[in-house]
Amino acid sequence: MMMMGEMTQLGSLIGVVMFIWAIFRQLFPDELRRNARKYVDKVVSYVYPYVEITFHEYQVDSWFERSEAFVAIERYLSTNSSNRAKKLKAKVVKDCESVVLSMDENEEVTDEFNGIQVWWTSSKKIPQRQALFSYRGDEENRFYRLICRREHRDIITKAYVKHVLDEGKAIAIKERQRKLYTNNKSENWHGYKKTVWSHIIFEHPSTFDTLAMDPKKKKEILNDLITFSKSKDYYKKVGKSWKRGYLLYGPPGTGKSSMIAAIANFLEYDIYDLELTSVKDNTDLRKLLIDTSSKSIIVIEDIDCSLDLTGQRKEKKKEESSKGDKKDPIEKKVEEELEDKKKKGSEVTLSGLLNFIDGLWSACGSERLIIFTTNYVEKLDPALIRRGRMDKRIEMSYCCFETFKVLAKNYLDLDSHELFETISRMLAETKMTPADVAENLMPKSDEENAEVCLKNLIKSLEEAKEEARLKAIEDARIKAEEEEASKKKEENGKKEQEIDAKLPDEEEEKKDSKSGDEVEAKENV
Ligand SMILES: Nc1ncnc2c1ncn2[C@@H]1O[C@H](COP(=O)(O)OP(=O)(O)OP(=O)(O)O)[C@@H](O)[C@H]1O
Ligand SMILES: [Mg+2]
Repeated sequence: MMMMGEMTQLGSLIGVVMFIWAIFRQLFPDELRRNARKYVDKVVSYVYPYVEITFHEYQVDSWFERSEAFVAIERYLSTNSSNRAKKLKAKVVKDCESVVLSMDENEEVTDEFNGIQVWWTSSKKIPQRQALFSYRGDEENRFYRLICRREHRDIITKAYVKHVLDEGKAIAIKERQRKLYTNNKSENWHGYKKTVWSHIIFEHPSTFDTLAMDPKKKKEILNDLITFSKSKDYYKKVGKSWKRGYLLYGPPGTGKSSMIAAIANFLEYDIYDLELTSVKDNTDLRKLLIDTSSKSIIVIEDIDCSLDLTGQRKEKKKEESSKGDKKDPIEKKVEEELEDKKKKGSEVTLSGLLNFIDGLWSACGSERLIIFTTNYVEKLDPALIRRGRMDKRIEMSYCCFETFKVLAKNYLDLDSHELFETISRMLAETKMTPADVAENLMPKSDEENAEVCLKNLIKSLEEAKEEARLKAIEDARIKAEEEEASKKKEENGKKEQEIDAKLPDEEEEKKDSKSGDEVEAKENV
């Protein structure tokens, strides 16, 4: 009963409100209200000596993407306003390691540019009607308002706003958590999320300080990276897109992946680790490229194993198959292709990959490194690694004494030791990867001091030397056997040729004698 009464009251209240609203609209039609507003604004603008610019958090045409300008201003004001604004908002970033402060709502701060003072206010607008469905957590539309005197309008709208956006973007890049992306399988792109890349926070500890390699080579790479990162205008001037290709090659465990992580940490770039075998075809490869951001490294590890992109391998396959059964070549090719497809599930071709690296689409986005790694540089198709595509080739090799010194410093905090001389001599004689050297230098228990670790390394080097000696003997034996076998084969081949060469004479003799008999027979007849 109670509820029924309330409902009737509410109904009559709504009726009254609707009635008043209808009368109000009749008295003040839209046109009139708009005109009145225009004149009021005009009068105000004559007497109001300021200009106001508003930057909304969300653009009208984008309901779930924050405006880049708003984010940049937020970052700029967070460093420039934190001393002056009294109410601040805190945001925790990088695993609770640091706190980013920004101006709270309804706060005002001042800033100065070329001796001109400006004011910033932060506010939010709460819409009167609540949306039924929203991508965002809340429906408040936050905005920053920049206020300056009317006579400074030009300089503020042009130079100052650009300065704020540039500075804010730079701060945001410094503060952002860098990401390590990997591509999702092409067939999973069409689900609810439709993302082509997945990511985690990139936190690899490798740096150029911990990377063991010849210091001269390291310096050269660092200089190359610094030059690249500062060459935006240069690339524009020479008409090249702002990207650079690196090829890292060398045996397993020589630090290729560590180098990539060190580069990413040095330049503060994101990494896109591209798994080519999960990419369906060249079109999907292009989609992945378009979806990468600037200031990033696109990595294709073990490019020689990723796909059948290596010219030599194909030749080898062809050779092998030509020795085999005598099938129709077209039939065989179709079979081969089907087999490849089954194995790899990918139709990315060499030309697709070349287009990915330096085709027209590769110019979208900028400031990007493309890095390939391989254990077998000689297997790669020359087209893939020619200069211009792979601008810099870096060989990561077995551990030399210079490399060892960096590892000894990092792992044992040693600059010199009496055992260094022995190690230097042994490293010159024996091939050992930095990964193996590092493993030996790592103390396995509290009792293992630096000297024990160095002795462990010497022992491993001796073992490796002995292993290499035995392997060399075994290799020589196999080689000798192979040579012997091929010699025998050659001799047999020669013999067969000689027999073949004799055969026609005998046959001819037979023929001759046959024809002689025939003549005799005819004569007799
Ligand atoms: N040059 C190096 N400097 C410092 N550490 C190294 C170096 N090379 C190897 N290591 C150590 O060995 C481990 C393996 O190295 P990494 O993964 O970088 O080798 P890789 O060349 O990428 O090998 P693969 O060809 O098998 O991918 C690293 O985690 C690192 O600890
Ligand atoms: Mg690797």
